[in-house]
Amino acid sequence: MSSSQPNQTGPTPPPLVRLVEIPGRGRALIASGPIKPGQVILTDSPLLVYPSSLSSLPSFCSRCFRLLPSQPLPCSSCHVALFCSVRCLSLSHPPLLCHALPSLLSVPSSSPDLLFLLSAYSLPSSSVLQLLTLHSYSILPNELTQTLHSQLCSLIPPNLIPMNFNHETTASLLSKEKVNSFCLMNPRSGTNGDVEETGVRAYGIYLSASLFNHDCLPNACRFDYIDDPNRENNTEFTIRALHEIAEGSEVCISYVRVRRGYRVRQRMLMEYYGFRCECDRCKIESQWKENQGDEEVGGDENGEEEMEEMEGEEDVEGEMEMTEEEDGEDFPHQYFFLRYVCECGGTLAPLPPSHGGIPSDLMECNVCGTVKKDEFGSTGGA
Ligand SMILES: C[S@@+](CC[C@H](N)C(=O)[O-])C[C@H]1O[C@@H](n2cnc3c(N)ncnc32)[C@H](O)[C@@H]1O
Repeated sequence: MSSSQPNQTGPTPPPLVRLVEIPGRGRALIASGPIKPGQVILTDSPLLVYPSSLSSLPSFCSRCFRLLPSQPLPCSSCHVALFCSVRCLSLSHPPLLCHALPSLLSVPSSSPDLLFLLSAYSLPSSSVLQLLTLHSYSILPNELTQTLHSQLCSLIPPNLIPMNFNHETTASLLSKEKVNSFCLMNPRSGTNGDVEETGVRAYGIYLSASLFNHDCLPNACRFDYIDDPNRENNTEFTIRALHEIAEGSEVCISYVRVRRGYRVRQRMLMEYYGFRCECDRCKIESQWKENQGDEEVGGDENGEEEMEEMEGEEDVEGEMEMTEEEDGEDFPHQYFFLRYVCECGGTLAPLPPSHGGIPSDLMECNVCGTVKKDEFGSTGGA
């Protein structure tokens, strides 16, 4: 791997990995020593969590984004946001968002980007600067960012105008959000085991987690436990190793659901993250008959897919269907699917190793939460 030391401004890498610069991939995290299957590589708290849409407000606490109880507490200022507890009510929600919500509700078609911008501009200016250190690729400002900025100007009263509030910062914030937001999904399973409607309840910006690059056969994946009543920091998430990772190897997550077919993955990665994936799996799948030629493959465009959102989706359009050609030699990653992909489409990673460092033989799904025995044993890589 050719690499150089990156500029050390911006988020700090967690201790099991170190930050390098890889030509064509930007900043990247590589293992600073061997990492065990299931080992927690990163625990990260969000810089910012914001609602995915106005329609998510009646279902989730505007502070911690847990599902609301039957008698939620309304915000005494905007009367729109709801909170799950006295604690969340007292911590409240972003002041600029609070001020704007009643006006936004009167125009239900308002862009969800305004929810992000109002939340981001409510952060202390040092946090806004941190957000601006994240990677982006879009060519902005443009007409759309100008329209959004004008809408913000009409929503923010003169006495609440934040520092650095201008069109360029608005455009920059939007470009960072596009590449770096993680989805916090609605619950996947009902209490009776039925699969309930899924979707994004909120988005989060996590500074350190944003340093992980993508691979279509990842060696790590993200777990969140947002509705866990026993976690005080329920929006914190962890990134765990799927299998052993050798010192010096890059640690990657998948930005899209791993079951997606080649063309859909390439389209989504280009559209949302601005790069063409040239991982080992893509090199093999680009040679498959159905992936040759120029015609577009239909899929699952809903215009909302962002980092790992796909892992919570229900639809299977654009997913791989194995043909005879792809079975066996032409499909060397079949093992990955058998061992690390859950029936629900989520990714399976071992539970963390014991304190003595012994890898667990239980695998947990990062979408449906199922924990099951690892039928392939507890050691070794994919
Ligand atoms: C969330 S950031 C990851 C960290 C980023 N490399 C940085 O320098 O901060 C996502 C961006 O990283 C780059 N990236 C991630 N995975 C990549 C890959 N497999 N190949 C090329 N570029 C990649 C793309 O520019 C993408 O928009």
